[in-house]
Amino acid sequence: MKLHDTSLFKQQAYVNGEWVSADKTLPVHNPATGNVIAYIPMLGASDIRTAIKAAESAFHDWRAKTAAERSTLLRQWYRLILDNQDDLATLMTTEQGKPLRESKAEVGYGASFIEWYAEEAKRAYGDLIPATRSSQRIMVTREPVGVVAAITPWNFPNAMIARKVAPALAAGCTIIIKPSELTPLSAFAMAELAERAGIPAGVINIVTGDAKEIGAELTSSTIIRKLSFTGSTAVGKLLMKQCADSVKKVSLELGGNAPFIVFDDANVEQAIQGAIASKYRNSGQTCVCMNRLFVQEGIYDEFVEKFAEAVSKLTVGPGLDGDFNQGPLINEAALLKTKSMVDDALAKKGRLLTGGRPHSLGGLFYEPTVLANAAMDMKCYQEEIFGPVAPVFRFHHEDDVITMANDTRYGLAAYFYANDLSRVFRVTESLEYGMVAVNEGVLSTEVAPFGGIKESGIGREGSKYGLDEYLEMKYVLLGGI
Ligand SMILES: NC(=O)c1ccc[n+]([C@@H]2O[C@H](COP(=O)([O-])OP(=O)(O)OC[C@H]3O[C@@H](n4cnc5c(N)ncnc54)[C@H](O)[C@@H]3O)[C@@H](O)[C@H]2O)c1
Ligand SMILES: O=C[C@H](O)CS(=O)(=O)O
Repeated sequence: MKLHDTSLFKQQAYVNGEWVSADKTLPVHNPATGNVIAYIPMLGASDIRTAIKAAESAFHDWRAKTAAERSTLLRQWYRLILDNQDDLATLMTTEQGKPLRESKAEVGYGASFIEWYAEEAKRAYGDLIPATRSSQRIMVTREPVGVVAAITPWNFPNAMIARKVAPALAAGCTIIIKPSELTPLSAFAMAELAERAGIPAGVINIVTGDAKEIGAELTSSTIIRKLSFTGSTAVGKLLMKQCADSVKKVSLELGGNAPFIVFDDANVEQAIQGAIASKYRNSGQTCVCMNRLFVQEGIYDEFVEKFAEAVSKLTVGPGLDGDFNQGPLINEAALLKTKSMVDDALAKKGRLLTGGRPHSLGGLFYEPTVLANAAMDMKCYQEEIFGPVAPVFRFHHEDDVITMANDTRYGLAAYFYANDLSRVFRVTESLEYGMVAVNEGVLSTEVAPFGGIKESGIGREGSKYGLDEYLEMKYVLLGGI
């Protein structure tokens, strides 16, 4: 791995400002080559409790800093991340596989949350409320929740951490992060830069090891007052149950099943570009990517032909070896799931327009795929594909497609292309999703509230709302005045 600053390549956990090893280790693989690139520590339950204690000890002084002091440290961290953007991107592509261009973009996206909450730290406003008695005064103050646990996924190994750590620290909380065991190197490098920025020991802690064992420690600890989880709906439900015994606040960013609807009055070329941007980013391994493409009858044939033609031109290769459009899938399980989705659709009369098989590069590479004549009885209609496969469904009437779009337990992101203003308002208001993009294929930004409804999650990340997830409200009544 070619880094300008090799000290950013860490193979140790980060607890209370110290880099920590363990007798037992876990290998980390490069999905483009299958090679082992690192070994990370398998911390035990006692190590996790040490990290929790470290975060608890650091909380008192961290919350006592002024918002401006916390803001200054966050901004310094932001600057160091951007100064080391290339190395952070190399680490990410090596452990996760996405093209280097996407990794650089993700580092910038993650940093944008740190910059945003460096500012929001100063806006944790309270209230003065007119009392019902002249002898009383009523205040509402906002206080940090306390020690936070964060568990994050492999698909965006930098941004999903930044999206939690930034508001948590801005609010005055301290945090223990368990990154995915598949992509821990980005987290370690972020911690190294946080330390260089002057963020005190114990404020940020990174732990690695057996996910189930660490999760049990984090969710059962009464010191930890909040869990922020990003990952699959199944694991999110499990962790939410585990948090119930100690009534922790939870933020859950879970799975998706995004509809992408193209109406007759859409700009077809724009819709094609938006569909490609939405579907094939990170090889389709994205929670908000298009999962079901619905095209209205009047433009269906034209759309699928042009869309498949454009998809067939997408390039596939190792993210560090060239500016490819798509890298490998994360692991063998992801490859098998993608294959099963395609096989199921073809067995149910789906029509293959391009791709539909593992790439000639072998390994974990899979061809960008388009399937026409997709139907509601296919797996890809109800399940999150999480691979580079676009099933195209045909629809006739607006009401029909709204029914199909909402026919899912998920409610994260939805997209549609249309130009009729009345339709834009009708459809926006009818879609049961936390986020709706109109005539755009990518909606993620630090300034807007990111999150879902139904089984896609609880709470929001980013925007002014994201800070609330790490604050408690205190009502103060002053009498005898
Ligand atoms: N809504 C969002 O913002 C968002 C963002 C990224 C990914 N996701 C979702 O995440 C999923 C893909 O990520 P993934 O494969 O890493 O998900 P995952 O749920 O398998 O793992 C997520 C994290 O949870 C940990 N984990 C797994 N089992 C655990 C357990 N029993 N106890 C404690 N921790 C446990 C993993 O080690 C990892 O760190 C997809 O469903 C995707 O939609 C959602
Ligand atoms: O996979 C889920 C991420 O939240 C995607 S994004 O980077 O926020 O668009």
